[in-house]
Amino acid sequence: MITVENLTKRYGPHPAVDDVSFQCEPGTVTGFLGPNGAGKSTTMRMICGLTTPTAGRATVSGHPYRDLPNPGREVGVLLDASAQHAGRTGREALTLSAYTMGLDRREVAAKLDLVGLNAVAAKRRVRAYSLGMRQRLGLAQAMLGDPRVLILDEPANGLDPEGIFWMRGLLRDFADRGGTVLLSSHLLREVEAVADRLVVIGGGRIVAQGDKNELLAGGGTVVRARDGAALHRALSVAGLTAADSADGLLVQADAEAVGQAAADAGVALAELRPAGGGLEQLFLTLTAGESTKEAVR
Ligand SMILES: Nc1ncnc2c1ncn2[C@@H]1O[C@H](COP(=O)(O)OP(=O)(O)OP(=O)(O)O)[C@@H](O)[C@H]1O
Repeated sequence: MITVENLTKRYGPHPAVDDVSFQCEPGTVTGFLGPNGAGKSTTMRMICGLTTPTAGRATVSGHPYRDLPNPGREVGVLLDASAQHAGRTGREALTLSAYTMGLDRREVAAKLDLVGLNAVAAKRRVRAYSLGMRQRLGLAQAMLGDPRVLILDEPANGLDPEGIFWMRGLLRDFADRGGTVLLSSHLLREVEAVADRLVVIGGGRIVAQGDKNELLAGGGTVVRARDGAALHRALSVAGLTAADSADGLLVQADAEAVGQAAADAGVALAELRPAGGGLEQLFLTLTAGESTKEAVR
């Protein structure tokens, strides 16, 4: 569990993070989304005790990060995959961390295996690693102590499509086994594919948060049938408001309610989907202008 309460960070007059509150529950992946400079990294650094908040507080499993006796056993953190000692091999880096956390050395081999770094890669110095390999090593570091919580800042950066697919599976599996994941990204499709909940930040403030499917359904549902008149009647009988749109009918209800109304009337559907182009549209709408503001600051 991660709890963030009214976190604020000011650098000079302008707040980088402004009164941010959210919770990440066990068993879920929370996607932390926002344009560049929105305040994602600063929020994560405050959760991990690396940046002192101007106001507010954050806890991991009920404690401020700095009060955790052996933090790596409770929460795995990957904030910057490039910030690893370039002169050490991947295996050395993990072995040192294992000693620091008081872990059995066998964990090193297990985690190298888990993140797909083979024996040859493990013997190479980190300076020779691609960004994707550094992300994998960073994930191995984060998961080394078998923590219950993962905090990952843009972990998909540098991974190829296959790597992104792999990481999605790894995080899904971690959450399905009761883990808590907070994952930041500007890769909207990546977050849409793996997250259960979304926290969207723009200009340091939360602009939307909640269940991913509910947020996506917020813009209504587009529905289409070959027999448009029958569909109209079915929706009207169900008390749903429909309006013509370029690619079908736009209904102010979620897909389940629309599908049920059509099924009850025996109308075959040709299309049923959330309106507004998915998360990308939501993201762009909610954060409109924030990147521009950031650029001119
Ligand atoms: N140490 C610092 N000193 C001054 N300003 C800072 C500092 N760290 C962050 N900021 C500012 O705080 C704001 C939020 O930055 P932050 O790095 O948290 O955003 P972000 O959402 O993680 O963006 P990105 O994806 O580009 O890293 C930005 O305006 C940034 O310039």
